[in-house]
Amino acid sequence: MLASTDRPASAKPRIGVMGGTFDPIHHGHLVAASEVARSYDLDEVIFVPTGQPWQKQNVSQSEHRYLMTVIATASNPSFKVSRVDIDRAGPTYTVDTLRDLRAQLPDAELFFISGADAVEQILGWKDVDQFWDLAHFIAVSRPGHELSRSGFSGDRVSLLEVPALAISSTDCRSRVARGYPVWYLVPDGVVQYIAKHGLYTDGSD
Ligand SMILES: Nc1ncnc2c1ncn2[C@@H]1O[C@H](COP(=O)(O)OP(=O)(O)OP(=O)(O)O)[C@@H](O)[C@H]1O
Ligand SMILES: O=C(O)c1ccc[n+]([C@@H]2O[C@H](COP(=O)([O-])O)[C@@H](O)[C@H]2O)c1
Repeated sequence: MLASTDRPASAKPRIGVMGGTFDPIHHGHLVAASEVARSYDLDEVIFVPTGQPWQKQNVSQSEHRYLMTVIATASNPSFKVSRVDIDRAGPTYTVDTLRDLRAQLPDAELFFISGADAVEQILGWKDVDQFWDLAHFIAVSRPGHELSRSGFSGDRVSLLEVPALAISSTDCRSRVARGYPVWYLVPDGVVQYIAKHGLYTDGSD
C-alpha cells in the first residue's frame, strides 16, 4: 500500500469515520481508529459522536460526549471530531452521517469504522442498501465478538485485527458508579472531565 506521501497529489483524500456514542470514549476506540488509519493509509480519522442513538437508552448529554471526544483526540493531529450527528435533530442514522460528511468533503473517499459487534448489527440500520455508494466499511476485532463480514462481500466490508482491548463504555460507566477507577481505560483528560462533571455517579449526566 502506498504511503500518503507516495500517493499522487491528485489522489482523493482517504478519510476514516469513527462513529460512536462515546459515553465515555475509551482507549478501545482510539486504538481501533489509529490501527485503521495505519493499515488503510488514511489521511485523517473523523470521530463522530452520535446525537440521539436510537438503539441506546439513558445516554449522557451530547455536549458532554462531544467534549470528552475532543479531549481524547486532541493529542493526535490526524484525529478530528465532527458535530454533524449531534447538531442534526432526530435519531442518529449512519446514512445521514455519511451523506453530511460527503457533502462537506465531496472529493474524499470515506471509510466507516465499526467494531466487530457493530458490524453484526448493520443489516438492521436505516437504509443500509445506500451505504455502499457512500463509504467502504472496515470492521475491527473486539474481544468477545467474532470478527466476520456478517455476509457482506469483501468489496463492501473489510476486516482488520487490532490489539485486543477488553474495554467498553458500559464497563467504564459501571466502574465510576461503583467507585472504581477508570484511569488507563480512558485518556487522563477524560478521567478528569468525568470527575469534574460528576458523570455516571448519580444520574446527573
Ligand atoms: N474495545 C473495543 N475494541 C474495538 N472496537 C470497539 C471497542 N469498543 C467499542 N468499539 C467500537 O467503537 C464504536 C463505538 O462504540 P461505542 O461508543 O458504542 O462504545 P461501546 O464501548 O461499545 O459502548 P457501550 O458499552 O455503551 O455499548 C462501535 O463500532 C464499537 O463496536
Ligand atoms: O444507522 C443506523 O440505523 C444505526 C444504528 C445503530 C448504530 N449506528 C451507528 O453506529 C455507530 C456506533 O453506534 P453505538 O450506538 O454502538 O455507539 C454510530 O456511528 C451510530 O450512529 C447507526
